[in-house]
Amino acid sequence: MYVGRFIVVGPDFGAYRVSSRSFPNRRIVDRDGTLTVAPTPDAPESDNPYISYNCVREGGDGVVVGNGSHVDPVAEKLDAGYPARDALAESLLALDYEKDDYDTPRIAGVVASDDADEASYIGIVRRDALLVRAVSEPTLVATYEEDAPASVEFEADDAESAATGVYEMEYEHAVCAAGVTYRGGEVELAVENGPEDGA
Ligand SMILES: NC(=O)c1ncn([C@@H]2O[C@H](COP(=O)(O)O)[C@@H](O)[C@H]2O)c1NC=O
Repeated sequence: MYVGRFIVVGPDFGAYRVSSRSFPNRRIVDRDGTLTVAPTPDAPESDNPYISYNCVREGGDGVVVGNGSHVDPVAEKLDAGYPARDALAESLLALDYEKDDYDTPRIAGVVASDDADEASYIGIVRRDALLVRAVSEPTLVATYEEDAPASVEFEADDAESAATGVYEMEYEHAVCAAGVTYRGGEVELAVENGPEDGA
């Protein structure tokens, strides 16, 4: 099954996978602690505005994961003191689903530290809905098919296993993945760029 991009948000971790039929020549790079989806040097030129963006970025007391340019305003709103629910709802609604051939939804999560009072959150804006929810167990949402937050069997011992865990999930056309844990106030990031990574 092809579900496009998806995120898993656990109470104390987040993971993001790029799956893509149309733009497989991409990888995730770490730019000073922000993870960015970018074309590989050999990728054909494209003017699609939706295929290069920050996918993991710290903001306020949380870490944002998501599939597009809305990650930045969510992080900025967290920096400004918005609660995670409001930062997600406002940013998802402001940018809305993508105006491409598929009305591709925007998905995002905010991971809170396991020792914080706030919960972690997950959300999606589709053509027909805006859903934002606190998570109490690992929860997945995808751009296609699995496009409502639902609990999923997933364990992340650390950021690396979060990234490899989503990369290896059975959904088709895996391209690259990112993982983050937020435990004891410490953010840990990891990237899984597939077979060429480190080869
Ligand atoms: N975030 C991404 O990495 C991303 N990759 C592709 N898209 C959008 O989704 C459309 C379909 O892409 P695909 O056939 O690879 O699933 C693309 O034309 C593009 O508008 C994306 N937008 C949202 O998921």
